[in-house]
This record gives sequence, structure tokens and C-alpha cells, in this order.
Amino acid sequence: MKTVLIKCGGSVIDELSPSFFTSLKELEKEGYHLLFVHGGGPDINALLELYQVPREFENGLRKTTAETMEIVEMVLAGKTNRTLAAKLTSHGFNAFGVNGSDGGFLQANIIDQEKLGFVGDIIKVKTDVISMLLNGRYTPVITPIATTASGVKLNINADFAAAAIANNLQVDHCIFVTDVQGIIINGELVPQLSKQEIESYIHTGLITGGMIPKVRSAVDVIEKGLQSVRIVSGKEVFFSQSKWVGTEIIAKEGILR
Ligand SMILES: Nc1ncnc2c1ncn2[C@@H]1O[C@H](COP(=O)(O)OP(=O)(O)O)[C@@H](O)[C@H]1O
Ligand SMILES: CC(=O)N[C@@H](CCC(=O)OP(=O)(O)O)C(=O)O
Repeated sequence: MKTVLIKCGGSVIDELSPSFFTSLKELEKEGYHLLFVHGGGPDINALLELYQVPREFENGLRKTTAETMEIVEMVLAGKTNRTLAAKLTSHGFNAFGVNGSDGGFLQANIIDQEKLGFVGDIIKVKTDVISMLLNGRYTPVITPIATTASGVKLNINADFAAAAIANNLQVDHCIFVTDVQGIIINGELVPQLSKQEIESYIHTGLITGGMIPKVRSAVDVIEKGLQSVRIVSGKEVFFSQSKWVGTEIIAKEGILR
């Protein structure tokens, strides 16, 4: 089965354009089965603000207290998952919401309780759930919340969750959909980037903020052997006539595919 994992950032879920859905249809026409992982950072921020709960990030990861975790779950499982699933359904996909914390689907360890609180790193993905849904011609829409061995719920950065699921499922393509065309350096879209170039751009401050976990996740997926990883925009066409638009993350500098 040919599969494409599509991570849809919270930055763009409310702004997905008709041409984004046209690209999804093109992928389907080429025989790909699609699965989605969604974020929801901006909506989490908005609800935290409403409840007057302080927001804090460390290296792009949200410091998550027990109180924050309750709001994270309300937003991710309650709002963003439902919004994306509804949009996909209205475009003819058989969307099926999947909570990472149900049935031990996403299992994680706490990264650093003192520094980050209830934030995890995925250690196991029960891929049978996804295979079952894809075989039934459903389109899984996955919420990035995991559980520890003892059943504690953890907040997972959606880019990291997407990378772990892509690696475990060995998908054919992994794409990170966001609100910009790809990696932009000095005002120009960069069509291809290697790990070395990425690290140097992070070091010089040309790749910042939420783009850092995204590019690091993309590199992780490439290093684990997946051939095709891209950062694309959800506001434009990203796949047409078998051609991709955006930034491709490549294993080594200078190797063109
Ligand atoms: N070099 C870069 N190229 C493009 N975007 C960048 C770059 N460095 C930082 N960014 C920022 O990263 C943002 C995307 O990350 P984020 O807001 O976390 O998105 P998402 O919610 O889609 O995961 C862009 O809107 C942009 O402001
Ligand atoms: C640990 C951590 O940072 N979790 C993220 C989960 C959502 C996310 O990653 O959303 P985007 O893809 O829109 O950034 C958070 O709480 O914001």
C-alpha cells in the first residue's frame, strides 16, 4: 500500500485552501492512501489565554503543567481534530479521528519533568490501528497525545509525533504542511536542504521558532531511511502532475533526486 503522511500545522488548519484539497485528490488519483497528524499550537495558546493560564516554551516545546495538559487535550482532541476531520469529510475523504492516547496507540516517555512537565517523546507506535483504518479506506486524523506505561497522558509536539509515526509506518512520503511555502532564507524559497545546511541556518538564526522542531523532525525521518520528506504550504498547490512544490529535505548536500 502506498501511503503519504501529512502533518497539518495548527498555523494553517483554519486556512487550508481549495488548492490544498486539489493536491490531496491528485495524490489519491496516483494511488496513495493518506493519513494525517495535526497540531493546534495557536488554538491552545488562545484557550490558555482565555483561562489565564501562563504559556511558556523551551526550545519550541510547550511547558505543560497538569492544568495546561487538560487544556491541550480539550483543544487538540476536541477542537483541532474535529475541525480537520470535518474539512476532510466535506472534501469527500472518509476521515476518522484517532486519539493518540487511546488503546496505547502512541506510547511515550516523559522528556524532562522538571523542565517541561507533561511533555513526551514517543517510544512506540501501535501501527496496527492505522493499518486497520487504511485497509478499510478510512483517512486517519491523529491527535498528538500519548500515554506513558502507567497511563499518564503526555503532550507531544505534533512535528515529533508525525516523524515517529512516519518512521514506524514506513510511509512513502512525509509532508509537513504549514503556513509558509517551505524554508525561506533571505526572502527566497529553498527547494532542497540537507541536515548540515539546516543546522547551520538554525545556528545563524535564519531558521527559528516553530520551524526548528519541524526541520529537525524532517531530518530525523530522512535519517531513519525514508526517501521523501517535504515542508509545504497548506495555502497553495503542493502536488500537481506528479510534481511537488515546497522544500525537500535531503540526506546529503548536493544529491539531487
Ligand atoms: N527559515 C524559515 N522559513 C520559513 N518559515 C520560518 C523560518 N524560520 C521560522 N519560520 C516560521 O515558522 C513558522 C511555521 O512554524 P509554526 O508556526 O510552528 O507552524 P505549524 O503550526 O504549521 O507547525 C512560519 O510561519 C515562520 O514564521
Ligand atoms: C509539547 C508541545 O509543544 N506540544 C504542542 C502540540 C501541538 C503542536 O505541536 O501544534 P503545532 O503543530 O501547531 O505547532 C503544543 O502544546 O503546542
